Amino acid sequence: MSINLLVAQCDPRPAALPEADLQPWLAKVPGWQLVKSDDMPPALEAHFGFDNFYQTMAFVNAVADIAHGQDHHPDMIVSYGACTLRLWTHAVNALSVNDFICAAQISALPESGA
Ligand SMILES: C[C@H](O)[C@H](O)[C@H]1CNC2=NC(N)=NC(=O)C2=N1
Repeated sequence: MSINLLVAQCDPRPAALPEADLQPWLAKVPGWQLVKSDDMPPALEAHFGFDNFYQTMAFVNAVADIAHGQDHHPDMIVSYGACTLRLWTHAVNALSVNDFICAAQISALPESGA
């Protein structure tokens, strides 16, 4: 739990985090929420707003860079001035530390507008 999410590398063999253990991890990624629905595994979701499509796409491309480097890829919904991201760990059909690593690194992007 003393991991520095901003410099961590995703584990290629991730373990599912038990749902009962998620709260301290969620506290480390402000702006990201736990979302659950019947037809989806639990996921981390965040919404980012921008002034225009150029800024939105600059963010999307910066996210793609992180996803490529981490081999961990969010679902993205992209519109003119906004992007919603959803992360979970497909391999375990749950959240793992990898999702929190990517969430923290995405939020820290200069392109995130934060
Ligand atoms: C084989 C490859 O490493 C896996 O499919 C990676 C790719 N990207 C991924 N992205 C996400 N979000 N979760 C995963 O479990 C995942 N697994």
